[in-house]
Amino acid sequence: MTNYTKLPAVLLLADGTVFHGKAAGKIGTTTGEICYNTGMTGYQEIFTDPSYFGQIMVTTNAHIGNYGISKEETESSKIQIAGLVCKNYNIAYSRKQADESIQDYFQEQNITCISDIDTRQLVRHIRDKGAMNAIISSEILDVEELKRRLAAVPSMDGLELSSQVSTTETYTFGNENAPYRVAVLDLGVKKNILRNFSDRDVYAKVYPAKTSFEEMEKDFQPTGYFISNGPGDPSAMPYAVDTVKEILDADKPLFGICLGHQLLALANGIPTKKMFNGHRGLNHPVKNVIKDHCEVTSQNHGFGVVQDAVRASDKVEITHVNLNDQSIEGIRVKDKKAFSVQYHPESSPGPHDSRYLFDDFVDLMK
Ligand SMILES: NC(=O)CC[C@H](N)C(=O)O
Repeated sequence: MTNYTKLPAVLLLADGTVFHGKAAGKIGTTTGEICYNTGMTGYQEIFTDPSYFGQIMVTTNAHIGNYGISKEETESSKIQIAGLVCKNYNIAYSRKQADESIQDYFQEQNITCISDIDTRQLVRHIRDKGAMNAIISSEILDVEELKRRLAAVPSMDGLELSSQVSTTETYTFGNENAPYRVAVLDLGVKKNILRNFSDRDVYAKVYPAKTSFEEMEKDFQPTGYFISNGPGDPSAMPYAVDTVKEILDADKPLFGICLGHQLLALANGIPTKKMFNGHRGLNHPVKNVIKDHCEVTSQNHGFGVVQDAVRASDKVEITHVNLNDQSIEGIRVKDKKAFSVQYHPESSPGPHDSRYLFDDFVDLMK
């Protein structure tokens, strides 16, 4: 099936910068906010992470596709990124566990990509200029026409996307006789979060993004609540902030990851903001200020909680801080059984330093 034409393709950034490369994936046109991930492995986990919905991903590892695609290594049922920008797009692979090539995968799922881009130059450009929208095309090479199309793409700032990736039906995960029951508010949940729950004797029931606290409470009688990761701008999700407030008012155990962390902050009156450039990679150092230790963490976020507001809050305390830029990486709510982290303790792929947070959540439910 592999049909890798290497026809010419264009990448245009919203600031007018043009890169020329080769067509990969589906021949077509795609748009989204451009971002980069510095992880050296785990490209498939990145492609299928629902938090990346609506984003064009630049991979900084020079080789992508070289260990193939395995059906086991997905974080959701499909590719979630809007497009891929890479240097070497390797359609050949030799790993025994792989099921198909990267080209077959992107083609099957109709995702347009561009290869043979100087990703070091591109990433330096985005790093200096900040997050912006972009368009990739292997069917339209006229830059003026691409500019017109790109101008119509909405900004990520203010965009609600969780309802587009959340499950439409409830489903369960794990052993139904397990001692702990967690209601998962699915804003774009990664599968590895559910695996981490079931590994710890937690039975999870996953609910659509707009399910109310009352519905979950009646339907499942959960021991605790989990607010998931997900795409888009947390400040555009008042429905989820209300749900979090209700969980807090009822004093139920609550754990939030990434988008879930931002929503816990919002529910406590702490605003969020769009970052100049997000944190996306596998080696971000974070200090746990309670335990006084450092964790190497997996990250993927383009928004953050406003630091000064967290520091001034009398409702929450800081548990984790980023050692690169001092941004807030974790909070817990005073006098409640609720905590959250901005990074990804389920970390698929690794590192596994922060998995203890799932144990902490189980302890809170005991
Ligand atoms: N991984 C996530 O949950 C991302 C949260 C949010 N969409 C952000 O970009 O900051």
